[in-house]
Amino acid sequence: MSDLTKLSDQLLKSDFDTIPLIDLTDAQSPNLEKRQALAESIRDACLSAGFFYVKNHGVPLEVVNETFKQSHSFFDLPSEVKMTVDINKSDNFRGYMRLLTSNTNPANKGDRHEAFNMGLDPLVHPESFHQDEKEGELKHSDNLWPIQEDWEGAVGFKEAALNYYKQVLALGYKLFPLFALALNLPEDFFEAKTQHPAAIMRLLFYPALGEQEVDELMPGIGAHTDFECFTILRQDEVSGLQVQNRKGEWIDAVPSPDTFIVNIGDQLSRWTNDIFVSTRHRVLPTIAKDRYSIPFFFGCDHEVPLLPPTTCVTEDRPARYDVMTAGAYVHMRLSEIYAPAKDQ
Ligand SMILES: O=C(O)CCC(=O)C(=O)O
Ligand SMILES: [Fe+2]
Repeated sequence: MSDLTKLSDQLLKSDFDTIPLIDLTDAQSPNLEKRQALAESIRDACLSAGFFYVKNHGVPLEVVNETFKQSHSFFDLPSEVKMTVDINKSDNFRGYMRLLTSNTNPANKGDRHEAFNMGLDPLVHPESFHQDEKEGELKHSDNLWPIQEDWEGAVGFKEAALNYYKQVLALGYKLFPLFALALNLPEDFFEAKTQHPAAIMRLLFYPALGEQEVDELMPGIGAHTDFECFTILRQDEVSGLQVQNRKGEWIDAVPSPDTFIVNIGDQLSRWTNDIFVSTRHRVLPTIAKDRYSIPFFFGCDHEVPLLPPTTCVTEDRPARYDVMTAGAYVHMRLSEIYAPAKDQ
């Protein structure tokens, strides 16, 4: 068994200038050696770039295409229809966000995208809605769905978004055992900790600038790290996403057909005592073509303490963070980012 802390120090010294592509065919193979080999390639990616593409992930292409189609239709709607599900009508960060209402990097003026946020839906996971929730922690709540009277496409939109959510949630559940193996932990390490996952999905729309001048302080999305355990991102065919390596260079995460990008978020980085790295990334403003993407942020259950496993803490690498629950941690981070939106 490899010593993770040593391997981590070693890989951190070497930099990355490409984002690896990992084939998930063996993710649920009955052969442990195959799962182990796959977990090792995931481990190297998580210790180095913190980002990787996945292919043969099991999410049907039709589901992805339909969701992008619905996303186009939603963002094409007149503003007053989108505002029927405005984020200010939710006490839990759900719903529509206008252009520039989020500001991922406080050094900027705002992010040049519109968004629709949703989480675990009571229709799909009714059992998650009877959990005890504490003040100042993240909670599950209803999503904000447009209604038929305001938009005749409302039903199709909701159906597609829920279907996509279900499929990508299943992909996330396929990844957790591999992350556990990668951390020299039992494969079911995360199982009991992801029964009511704080999984937030966002439909994002980056309108093309066209003739307008680029304002550096209004990027598509400012440089940031994600804050759940990991993100499963689908982008359309328009480039714009960039990932920063340790030299500070921005590497293009070019769209690649029928792949998702998986990247480590701060929750998992913190939980693994910085063995897994959450890497800064950003989206440039798009000039000629509109861009659409769908990040899906997968965290663990709100009440789980982010206590680093023994494989990630040694005498030379003592625990680096105070232990807090996943829910308290994500709530703290979300409040920082979305506070500007709630004020307008
Ligand atoms: O749109 C993208 O490609 C990336 C979005 C992103 O980084 C985020 O929402 O955290
Ligand atoms: Fe991100």
